[in-house]
Amino acid sequence: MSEDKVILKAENLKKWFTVRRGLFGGTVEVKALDGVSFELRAGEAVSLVGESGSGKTTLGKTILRLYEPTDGKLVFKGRDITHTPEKELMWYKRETGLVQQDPYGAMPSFMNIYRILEEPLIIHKVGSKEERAEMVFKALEEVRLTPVEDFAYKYPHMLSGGQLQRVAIARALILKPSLVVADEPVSMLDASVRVEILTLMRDLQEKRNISFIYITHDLSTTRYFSEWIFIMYAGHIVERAPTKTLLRNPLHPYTRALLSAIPDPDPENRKRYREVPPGEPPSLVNPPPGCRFAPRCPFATSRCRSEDPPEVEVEPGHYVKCWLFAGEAKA
Ligand SMILES: Nc1ncnc2c1ncn2[C@@H]1O[C@H](COP(=O)(O)OP(=O)(O)OP(=O)(O)O)[C@@H](O)[C@H]1O
Repeated sequence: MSEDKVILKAENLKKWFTVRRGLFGGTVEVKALDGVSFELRAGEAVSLVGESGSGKTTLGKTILRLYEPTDGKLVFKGRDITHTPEKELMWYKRETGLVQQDPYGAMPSFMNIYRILEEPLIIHKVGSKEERAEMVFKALEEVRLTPVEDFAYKYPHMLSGGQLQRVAIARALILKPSLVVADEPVSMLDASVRVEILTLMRDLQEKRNISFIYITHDLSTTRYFSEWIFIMYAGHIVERAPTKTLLRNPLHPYTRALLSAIPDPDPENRKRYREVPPGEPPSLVNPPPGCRFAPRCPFATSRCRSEDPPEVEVEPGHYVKCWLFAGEAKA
């Protein structure tokens, strides 16, 4: 894939939160995102997978510049936006969109759907009143909330979770962004509508050539909805690869453990992915030296416990951050 398709580049990106310990205690740093590097290409979807607390939401919000990075570099379409002040980021807000997990929490309950969809257009001074009305109705049609007049004047509480998530998708796309983050967009919805919503997002993403970051706990849906998978563990991306490559050839012991949770019809695979390591993710205030997965890893050596592994490219586009694949640890 050519370099000119790259729209977003993260280099050693970090986001640490300063939190107070107790009433009279000092402060500590929660290293929620602790040095991740990757590229995102135009029109491609990435699934960001990892267990709770691994830093997925923090990465999504840092990418959207809802958080300012603590360190590292973030470049969008060739412009360094790492520390650009909020008031100079209006153009970036227009280029990006967010779909959150809880559609009810994400919508102002006092606005009707028409107003909710018109608001981003007003904020960004897009179109006349009539043109905006056309855009709002078209957006409702695109997310298949039809007849549009039936939905436009309802309030959020009058819609089902699935219908409201369609509104959230319409709102995220109404400014025609080139990058959208969807943070667990279906995990709070009824199982019966999840695939419908994911398929709708995928269709719109492909049709509009949007780059998409799909945050999920669920590896089993990723093969249908993304070109790439990034696996996060304790603030790091421990493995990233094209979706098919990663599912065919998972290398990091943590990825293999996650895949063991997917029911696999192939009995060979069922045997292969048995070794789910017990234990908890490490503290992000005092992460262990060396590889953060070492305390849970069945293959950990003394080096893994003392030195942070480099990220190596083991086959084209397939990166893994593990001493098992960095050469010397094999000995
Ligand atoms: N605003 C904040 N202030 C302090 N700590 C935070 C803040 N936001 C997140 N964290 C901490 O950063 C770590 C990563 O959180 P994050 O929400 O990014 O993980 P996640 O992988 O998205 O988890 P989940 O799947 O549960 O949403 C957690 O330890 C969390 O408690």
